[in-house]
Amino acid sequence: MERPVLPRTLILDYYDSYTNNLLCLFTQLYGDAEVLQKVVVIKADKYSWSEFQQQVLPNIDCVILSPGPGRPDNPSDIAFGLDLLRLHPIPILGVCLGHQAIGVAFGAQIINTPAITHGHVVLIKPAEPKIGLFDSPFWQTSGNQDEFEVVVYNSLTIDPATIPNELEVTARSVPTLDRPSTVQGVRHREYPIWGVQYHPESISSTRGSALLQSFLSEVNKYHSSPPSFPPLSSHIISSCAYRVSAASRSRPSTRPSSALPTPPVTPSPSRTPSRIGQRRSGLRLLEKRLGELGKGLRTQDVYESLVQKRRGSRKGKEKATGQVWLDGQTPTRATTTSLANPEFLLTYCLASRKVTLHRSDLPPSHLILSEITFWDWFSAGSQALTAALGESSKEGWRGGWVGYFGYEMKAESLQGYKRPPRVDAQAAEEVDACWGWVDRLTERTDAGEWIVRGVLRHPSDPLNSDTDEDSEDISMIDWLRSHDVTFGVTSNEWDEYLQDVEMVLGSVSPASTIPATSFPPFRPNATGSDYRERIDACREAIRQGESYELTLTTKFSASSPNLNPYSLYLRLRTFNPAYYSTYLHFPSLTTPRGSGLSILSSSPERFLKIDKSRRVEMMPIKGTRARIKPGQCRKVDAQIGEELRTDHKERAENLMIVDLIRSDLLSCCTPSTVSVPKLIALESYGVHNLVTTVQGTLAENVGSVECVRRCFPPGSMTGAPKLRSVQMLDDFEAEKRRGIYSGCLGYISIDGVSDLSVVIRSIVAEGEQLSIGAGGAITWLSDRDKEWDEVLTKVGSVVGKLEGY
Ligand SMILES: C=C(O[C@@H]1C=C(C(=O)O)C=C[C@H]1O)C(=O)O
Ligand SMILES: NC(=O)CC[C@H](N)C(=O)O
Repeated sequence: MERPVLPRTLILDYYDSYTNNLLCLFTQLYGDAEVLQKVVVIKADKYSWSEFQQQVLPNIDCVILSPGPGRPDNPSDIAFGLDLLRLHPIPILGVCLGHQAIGVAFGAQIINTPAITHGHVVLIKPAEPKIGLFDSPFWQTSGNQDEFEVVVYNSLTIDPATIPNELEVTARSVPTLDRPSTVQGVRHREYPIWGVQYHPESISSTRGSALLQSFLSEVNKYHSSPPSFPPLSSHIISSCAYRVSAASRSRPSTRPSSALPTPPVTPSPSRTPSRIGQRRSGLRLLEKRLGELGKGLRTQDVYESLVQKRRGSRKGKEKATGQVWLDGQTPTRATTTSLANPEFLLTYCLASRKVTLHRSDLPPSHLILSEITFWDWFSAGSQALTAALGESSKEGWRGGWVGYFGYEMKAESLQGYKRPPRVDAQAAEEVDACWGWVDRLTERTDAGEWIVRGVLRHPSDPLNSDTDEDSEDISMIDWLRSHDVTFGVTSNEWDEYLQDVEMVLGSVSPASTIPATSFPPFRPNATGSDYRERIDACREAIRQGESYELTLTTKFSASSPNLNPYSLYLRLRTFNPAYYSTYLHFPSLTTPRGSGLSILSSSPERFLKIDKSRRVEMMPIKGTRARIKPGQCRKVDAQIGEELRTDHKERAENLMIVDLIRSDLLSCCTPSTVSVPKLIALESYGVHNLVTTVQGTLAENVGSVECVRRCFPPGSMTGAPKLRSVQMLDDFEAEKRRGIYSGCLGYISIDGVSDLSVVIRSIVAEGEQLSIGAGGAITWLSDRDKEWDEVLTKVGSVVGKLEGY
């Protein structure tokens, strides 16, 4: 059967975290280029009702009302959705919240469903005889079984007793022992309006594209089946939340494109440098493999001789702005280690909007960003650096940025986020993001070989300005150059560094004398009973339909006079070795809690990796169980892992985040490339975890920092829907800030290749103060005591068992 001709489709997004996944249903049927021309996702508050009627309605052929948090009878949740349904000027498909809105628009009541369910697979049966979208040739050919599996995410439902005559129920769920049958589909008897309560776009739903085809064929009929529909006009495309262009097969590099085939990318002024294509290449990647030299040495000893003593620095400057040890370690996945001293640091404070340049030999310099976000400023600057590179990307960290975005950077990454008013003076001293520039580093491969890497500068400094003409803020490149900052080493500096590394590797012999110190006692900042009460508040919000899952967190603290964070890291790296084990030490930074900032991380979770062919991979973790320590029976440990893997509640928690991450990736990747190669796999390191792999290919018009921004903060640390959950957690959590915990950390290579972890299982040292955050996903099925135990398990996996809490 021929698929319907693709009409101009507007998906109205109620700030749900799954809305973009509807695009995947389209790309199962149509090519990316056509989908990107004819289908848009627009935030529900982008237009007023009258603007929508005048500017948008005459230029589209149908609307899909997305899922979303809250209730359809609450005007602030549903915007002009009810007006649109009552006017029904074109065909409308409602999904979940959109489906419930159909009920409300025609007089039904919304009540709590007797089967509050999020992220579970449910069996659906269409009404007999089939009606609405289930009575379509497309539906019939999509499967010969009547019943089909879908995923549901809802606390609310249309009250079946109040469904008016003009609506008709088209499908119900098949009842089970613990879930009575519920309404899963409606249609209007006369108007072109259909709704489904379930989520056809979920990764684990079946027959989603058949449902879409049935709807699109109704849209075709409604418009008298034209031979084709025109593309969307550019003013509608440009009002899209996030625009992506189709991937080009011919340019497998991470370099941003100069030609933007589609209009604006970001909601705020677009920051894609306009003159990238004209730049002369001025930076080059250097590499020297050292073969057998130093192969038998311990990384720790090399770190101490090379990084702590800051060998190979320009003109022998003694004090470094920082020390970096990307110390990936796991027995099962190959990892590399990188050692470096950043040349300078850029930090950002959200409350004061202040960027600070820190160098070892000069006082700090400041810049206040007035109209541009730090993300946009940093993204444009980083793209200009990538553009100055005269070669294609290579795997791994080749120099460029290393550092973190703290969780609070969400205020500038999440569209629609409302900042809580900050009154405390402390906020103006926070370091919400910190990125160090590295143009020479030493890497150790998985096989033990040492490689020296660098970024070479052309003597004529070919870096053009990355200034956006519309912005009043000075660009990153211009500002840094006005402070005499240079990017890349000269060939003399490279030779000096190389000699130094070779000297260190040729002469390190005595083993480190720095002892690994044991962890000081950590105490919870709030009591277990306090945390349990907060769990109740989360569950109540879920009951009300405000969220499907909330990642609630808390903090544990310790203080240690004369703390040597490095000794503590030596203990951590053997106690809880992890894929993203990292030590970042910035002695010159001061936060409100102390002087000197160090991050001691043993995170197992990948936030986002971008490889040289612009493939993005995210690996969210949800589902955690303690392991049985060695010495005890191994079979028991394996059994616990298997129990976790098959646990319905844990699988649902994971699935919810997988659907969220898919939607995040669809905001920056070519839609048809987003896939889930591995769904809910067990990984057992310090604890047992369920891990999913989600991948996609970055769209041509999206750079690496912009990709990170669109996916930030990591969905596994927020819950879903992301925006509403984050806003509620701001109120629910005892701590005012999560800080570095819950953010992301790692490298963004000069060529765009990146690898960032989610900052969990990490100790942050500020002066003498140590803190570690921990939490877990709260769902409707959460048990207070088990959730608190899970928090203690997570902290215990980092600093040893906590007794008495
Ligand atoms: C919140 C934390 O972890 C997150 C929550 C997990 C869970 O609920 O199982 C697992 C990994 C993280 O994404 C933490 O470790 O503090
Ligand atoms: N997924 C959704 O759209 C949920 C709709 C509504 N907030 C509910 O919980 O029922």
